[in-house]
Amino acid sequence: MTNTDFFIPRLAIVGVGLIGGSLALALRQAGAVGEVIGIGRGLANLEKALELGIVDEITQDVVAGTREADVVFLATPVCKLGEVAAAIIPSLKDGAVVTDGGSVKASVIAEIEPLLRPEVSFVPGHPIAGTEQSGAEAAFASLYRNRRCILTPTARTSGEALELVQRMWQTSGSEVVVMEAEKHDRILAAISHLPHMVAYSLVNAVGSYDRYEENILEYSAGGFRDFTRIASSDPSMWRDIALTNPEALIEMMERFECFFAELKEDVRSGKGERLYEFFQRSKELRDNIL
Ligand SMILES: NC(=O)C1=CN([C@@H]2O[C@H](COP(=O)(O)OP(=O)(O)OC[C@H]3O[C@@H](n4cnc5c(N)ncnc54)[C@H](O)[C@@H]3O)[C@@H](O)[C@H]2O)C=CC1
Ligand SMILES: O=C(O)C(=O)Cc1ccc(O)cc1
Repeated sequence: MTNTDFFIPRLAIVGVGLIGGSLALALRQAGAVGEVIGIGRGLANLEKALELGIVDEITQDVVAGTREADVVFLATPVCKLGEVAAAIIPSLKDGAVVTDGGSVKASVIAEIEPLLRPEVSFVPGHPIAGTEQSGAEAAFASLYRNRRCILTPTARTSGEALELVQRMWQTSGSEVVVMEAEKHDRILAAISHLPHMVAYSLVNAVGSYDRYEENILEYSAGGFRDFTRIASSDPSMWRDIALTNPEALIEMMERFECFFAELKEDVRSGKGERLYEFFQRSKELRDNIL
């Protein structure tokens, strides 16, 4: 049943994990998609996607699976996006639209744009929604509801393709924001990539503390668990993000180091008033995003 006038007859999802699988489910639920082809490397994950009704067909052959698609959604780890695009672009049908969900944009554009041919459009994108889980089993239809999706078109992105991808994400429940790739990479370095680096560092710092002969992580209460949930995210995904957005990430890591160093100094010298002001300012900022 179609409850929207937006419709993609044939959608190919390359990488049927949390992000690719959730898009397929959201579009299916909206009645906005005909056939969904799931393409991946791991057969077990593809079979799971088929069993869960995320996709209609599966194949490990990325060229065959995308050849007839109207829209191709690339949802592999960031460092694989260029390789997949290089394999599929020569055989895509004329008028096909390629888009992606990678967490970093400038490096992905630099890799994919030179591979394009005039009949194939590319719309770089990034849904700002996710969890620490991965794989087809982690996918769910409401992941993108009331979330934002950032699109970072370039001078070469066709207006028609941009509009189609915009409508695709709106149909999945997201508010679409359009911005330049460099701005995207800096904002995401601050709001997403830095917090993951801090969470990974915190777990390592505490988990390797060996003054007592026991695993002190077992004493963790709500605060530690809430704060470090994202340290359970897929290590290879975060390796790729760190490798492809180093400049913006380092800038934010240095900014964080400055704040942390100042905080340490105030703790060392017992500056209660400064500590209070720091915590109060932080509380106000945090309370405002709830
Ligand atoms: N996990 C999250 O919360 C978010 C992730 N992203 C981005 O979305 C993309 C996908 O992430 P997830 O869905 O979380 O990962 P995932 O691990 O759940 O899914 C990725 C899928 O791609 C497949 N794959 C890997 N290499 C491949 C290749 N060369 N050809 C075909 N398939 C391949 C894997 O087998 C896996 O099934 C990444 O680029 C990530 O940066 C974006 C927003 C949120
Ligand atoms: O698990 C969480 O809360 C996340 O922060 C998920 C996430 C991971 C990567 C992205 O590029 C966007 C969102």
